Amino acid sequence: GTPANIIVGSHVWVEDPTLAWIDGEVLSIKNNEVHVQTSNGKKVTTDRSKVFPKDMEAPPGGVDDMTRLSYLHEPGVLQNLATRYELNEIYTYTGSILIAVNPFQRLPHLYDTHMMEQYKGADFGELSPHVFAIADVAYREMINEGKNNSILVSGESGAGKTETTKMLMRYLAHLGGRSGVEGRTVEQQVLESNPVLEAFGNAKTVRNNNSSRFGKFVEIQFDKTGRISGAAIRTYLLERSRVCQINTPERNYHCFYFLCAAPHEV
Ligand SMILES: Nc1ncnc2c1ncn2[C@@H]1O[C@H](COP(=O)(O)OP(=O)(O)OP(=O)(O)O)[C@@H](O)[C@H]1O
Repeated sequence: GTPANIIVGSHVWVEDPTLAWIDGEVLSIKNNEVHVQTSNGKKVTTDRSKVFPKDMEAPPGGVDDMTRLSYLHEPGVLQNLATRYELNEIYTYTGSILIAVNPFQRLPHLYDTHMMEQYKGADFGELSPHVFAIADVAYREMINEGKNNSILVSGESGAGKTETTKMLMRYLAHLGGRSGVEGRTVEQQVLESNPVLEAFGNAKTVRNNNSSRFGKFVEIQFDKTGRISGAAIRTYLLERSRVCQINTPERNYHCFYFLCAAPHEV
């Protein structure tokens, strides 16, 4: 709806063709036309319904749960995510949902054993937003309620679903793993299945160098004590057309290049 609190002098967000949103100050309002002086020195005239109030009291580092934003509109949400991203904070909550912004760089400190130990059993929301916190809640609820639990990872191509899923699996393997078991454990085998599945089902696309061209349902089974007892991976809808038809600069499935690069004796 139309925000009622836009007056001359208000700090606002308006759409920008390149930046998506730009902040500015309202110079004048005539009927439904709002004139805005933007912070990058432009004057913009736009419809009142396309002007959104800017929270001037927002903390400089953003908020780690978006439900705490004064204004839950698109520019407010994006500004918060961008502010946090600048500080390498790639995770943000919206209530119990975790939003991950692809860092496009390795952040090993974020996923090491020390970090896993910190999230183990910590109350949700007590520590910074993290994919481990989501896995921890899912695991704990499963144990406490004795029921199956699911974690849905969604996003556009290249958003980071595959990487996020691997982190979830690593954390669950950490929680439910057995130490001192002879041979390779179930959780090791589950984690080791990733490179094989990716070889046959992932390919370079224009949007992602390691794009999963199939859907995946990973089931990890736990016994009553919370230890991993088994696992199943179901795959869906592999993009089969890619095997015989690819458009440059995209590539075929990784396995073909692995085969060509393999030494002769293999
Ligand atoms: N948490 C992360 N840390 C470091 N790099 C990441 C992370 N998430 C994503 N990336 C980088 O982004 C790339 C694309 O991510 P990913 O393959 O997970 O996307 P996706 O959502 O699964 O895409 P698709 O739908 O095409 O399979 C990864 O290969 C990796 O380089």
